Amino acid sequence: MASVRSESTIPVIPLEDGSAECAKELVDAARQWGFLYISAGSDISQSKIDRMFELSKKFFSSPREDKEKCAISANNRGWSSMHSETLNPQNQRRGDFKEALNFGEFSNGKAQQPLPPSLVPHEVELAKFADQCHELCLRLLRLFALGLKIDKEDGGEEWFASRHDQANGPSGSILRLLYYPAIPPGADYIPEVDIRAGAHSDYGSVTLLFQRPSQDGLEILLPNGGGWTAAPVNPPGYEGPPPILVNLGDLLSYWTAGLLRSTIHRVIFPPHARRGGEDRYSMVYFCHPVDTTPLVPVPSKIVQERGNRGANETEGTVITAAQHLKSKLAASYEWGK
Ligand SMILES: O=C(O)CCC(=O)C(=O)O
Ligand SMILES: [Fe+2]
Repeated sequence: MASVRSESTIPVIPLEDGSAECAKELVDAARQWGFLYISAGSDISQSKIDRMFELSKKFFSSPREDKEKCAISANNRGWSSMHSETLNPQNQRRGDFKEALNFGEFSNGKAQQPLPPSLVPHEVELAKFADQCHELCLRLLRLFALGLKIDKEDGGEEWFASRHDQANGPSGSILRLLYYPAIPPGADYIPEVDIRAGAHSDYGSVTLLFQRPSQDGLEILLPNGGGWTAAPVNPPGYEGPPPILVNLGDLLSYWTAGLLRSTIHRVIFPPHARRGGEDRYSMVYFCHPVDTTPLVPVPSKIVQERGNRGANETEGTVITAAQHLKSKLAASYEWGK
């Protein structure tokens, strides 16, 4: 099926057939934009997504003392309060105007961290959703391997996916619920300066983003000085429930010697909304390889032909996925410093 596409908007790609053509479109989108929408072919139903947003609302409207019971710690799991994360510390007067709840990997339907009281009854549902997100990422990773023409003898379509197999050990994968409240009048807020999520790139391999109708605000930084452009919840001409937005993180970009783009993005207070914005909810799944995965060069001619595959080798050592993530986290949380 042909994708909806124009030169000036983030591509919208259906995954249904999983063909080589689809794989090529994904790789092209990842090279040019680092972002793409999946219009069809995800096994995650809309009712499941809606249900997760219900649970998210339930959590964020629960009492602060309950949230504090699962405050974020050095393992990157738990609740982070308003302004506690600063994604772009050099350029922000105040921390991000958001709250977030990070779930690390679940194991056999069980969370590996304290859950807030509001979500304890929903542990299995949350675990299932995280699993479905991971499955979708594995599908994308198989298509990337196909699109990068990794030979069968080298692992073929499984080259990335096998390194993200959760049966092989823990990883930094995170399911994150996000809440960007409207800012009440009188709050310490400067519309021209303050931001919901500061400019950053993601840290992992593949990120899935779930958004709500009409809760816009995400922007991506175009390459070559192209400036900021909106990544709308619904791409132009796209009717119906919002498609899942996919972007690539620093690790996959590093792994592919910069061939696949890890695009800087941010979340702003929508300029047309009233002062302080409306509430925005979003959900993100950050997919990471198994911690012990060595980030060796990808056996793809397309990657190697770039001529700078040494991006993985400049230090003379091969780092693991866990080491890569640790260096990224240290930069954005106080506790990581
Ligand atoms: O809420 C969003 O739309 C984006 C969040 C994001 O980029 C992140 O948490 O890394
Ligand atoms: Fe992000």
